[in-house]
Amino acid sequence: MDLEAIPGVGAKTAERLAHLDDAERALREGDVAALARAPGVTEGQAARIARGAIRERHGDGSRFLRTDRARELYDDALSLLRERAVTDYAKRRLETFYPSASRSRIEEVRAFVARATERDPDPAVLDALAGVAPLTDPAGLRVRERCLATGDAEAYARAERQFPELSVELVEDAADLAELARGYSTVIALDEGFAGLDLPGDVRVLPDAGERIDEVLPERLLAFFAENRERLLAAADVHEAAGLDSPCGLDALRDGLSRIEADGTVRGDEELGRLQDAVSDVDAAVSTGESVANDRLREAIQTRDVTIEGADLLSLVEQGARVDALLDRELADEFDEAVAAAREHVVDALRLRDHADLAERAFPDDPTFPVRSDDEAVARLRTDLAAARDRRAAALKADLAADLAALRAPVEDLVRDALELDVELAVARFARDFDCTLPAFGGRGFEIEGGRSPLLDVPFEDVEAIDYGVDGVALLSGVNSGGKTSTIDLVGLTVVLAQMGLPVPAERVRLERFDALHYQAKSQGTLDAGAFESTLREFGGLVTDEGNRLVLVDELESITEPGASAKIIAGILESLDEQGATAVFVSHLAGEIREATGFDVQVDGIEAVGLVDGELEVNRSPVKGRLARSTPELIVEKLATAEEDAFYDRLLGKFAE
Ligand SMILES: Nc1ncnc2c1ncn2[C@@H]1O[C@H](COP(=O)(O)OP(=O)(O)OP(=O)(O)O)[C@@H](O)[C@H]1O
Repeated sequence: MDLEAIPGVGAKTAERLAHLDDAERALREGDVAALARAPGVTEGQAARIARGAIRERHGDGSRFLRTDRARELYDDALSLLRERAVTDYAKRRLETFYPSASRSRIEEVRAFVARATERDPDPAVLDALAGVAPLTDPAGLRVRERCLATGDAEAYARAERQFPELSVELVEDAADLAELARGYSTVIALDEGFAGLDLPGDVRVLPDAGERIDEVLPERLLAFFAENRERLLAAADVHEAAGLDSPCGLDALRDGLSRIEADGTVRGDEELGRLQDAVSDVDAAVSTGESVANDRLREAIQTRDVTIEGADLLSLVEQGARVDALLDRELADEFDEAVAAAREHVVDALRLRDHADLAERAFPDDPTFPVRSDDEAVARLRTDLAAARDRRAAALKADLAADLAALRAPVEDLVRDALELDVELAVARFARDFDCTLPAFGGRGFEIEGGRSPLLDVPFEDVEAIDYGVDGVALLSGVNSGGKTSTIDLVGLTVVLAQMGLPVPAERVRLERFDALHYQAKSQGTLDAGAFESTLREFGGLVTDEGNRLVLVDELESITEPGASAKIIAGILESLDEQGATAVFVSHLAGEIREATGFDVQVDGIEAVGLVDGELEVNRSPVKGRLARSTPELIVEKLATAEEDAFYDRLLGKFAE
């Protein structure tokens, strides 16, 4: 796959993605987490890359959102979805949904939505999802008690690449290997030529070490499971709570995870614990052993009268013998007992079994007083115990790694499925929360029945449903605050969601598959000459664009003086009408614009049905073909009816002219 063919992927990003095991799958499935595992690729970039890959797959190169306000509506739609996702992954993954003009892309998402909306957003599942996150590869693992050894430069380079966690040593002969075995608990020789040698220590010959990674370096697998333990347990809970088919046995996974400590060592082995304690207690046990022996001897000496004949004493002194020799001669039994007691103490205190011999050697047979341990023998005991501890730990790790190895690939799916479920549940919750339906594509323009915008400043349950449809070009008139802007917002949001392939907040919607959405928001006041000119240029570009567009424009008249605006808007409407575009222009000057337009432009109106306590009561659904009366007209009418005053009648008459 040519990664650089994906929009937004340059040579550098392509190179980064090439580090992934399966970049193609990740791109195909929009797996943002897998893409973000590429070195130097952030989650935000990963979402953009995934979106680019989708576009490429559907040959969808066009931009659908053509204005800032159109993009804002998309952002709003995304926020509504993202708020309903639990995991950061799902929030990112939702960004791969975008409004598209491509039929196949829209169909693809609609198929996803059909699955998603069947999901039940059970609170137990949402709770469990809180602990799920993409799996990570532990960094900085270093194993110091084991090394690889080879005499071959190529094998050396390969081993360095395959096992960055281990030291790789170059050796020439068996003597070199033996030397290494003194410093490492285990030496793994990579050359067949070393087979059959009888070397001290733990030296193994494994020419195919590169294919037996879990055996040679179980720490890598264990560190992976230790580091991801909480996420895996949470993903297992999600599968159970949601009743999803699991790609691996959840009990076996939980059991395996319960056997690893957070640091990747194996939990709960009595023998390993014994050896660990023994290594750390050697010095203390030996020194207590010395005290035990010396206390005994001291006592024996104190309670003993030593008789020695003068000739013997003389001969001892002449030989230069120390008092120890005297002890040897006189207290041989006591001395033996004292040393035996010291040895017994060490063997007991360290709970030694196979190392009892070595422990005995820690106290020399030759009598001395005070009794002193043999430093060399103690060092040997310490080294041997440490090697036994490391061998035991390595064997346990290898056993557990062998059990967990079968789960390594399935847990990737386990977590991915849980995270994808979160994406589906976010869509399902969005659809439920806003009473959504899947829209139907076809015909011209759009037709919304019972549409309720989730973007209003009132609680969703208080939003009044709107029916509105336009086929061609229309002016939308209406009283102040009647809901004109809200109506075109609803139209824009509905079209954006529909073309993302998502359900829309309405009872029923039919729409044409548009190529682009232009939404011109209300300007904040009269524009200066320069800004006015550039706005006109934008419309100039808009009316010469190709394709079937939906154009939504809010009170364009506010950009300049009313008389001129009406003429300009009329001209724009004519051009759009000639092109067969669908357009809704919200305006307070609908009457004037209609006058100035060279075709019979449709005018719809959001009408006030009356004034209640000084407040307008509004029918939020635009009435087709009706120019809505303005708020001032309604107030004048009210005054004219209430007060018998010719002045108000005159004003009202002006509206009728
Ligand atoms: N369908 C609806 N259901 C409930 N409330 C609505 C609805 N539509 C609009 N409103 C309320 O009316 C307010 C005004 O709506 P909006 O700004 O769309 O009116 P407008 O006709 O564009 O006003 P203006 O003429 O001042 O531009 C909204 O802020 C909202 O509180």
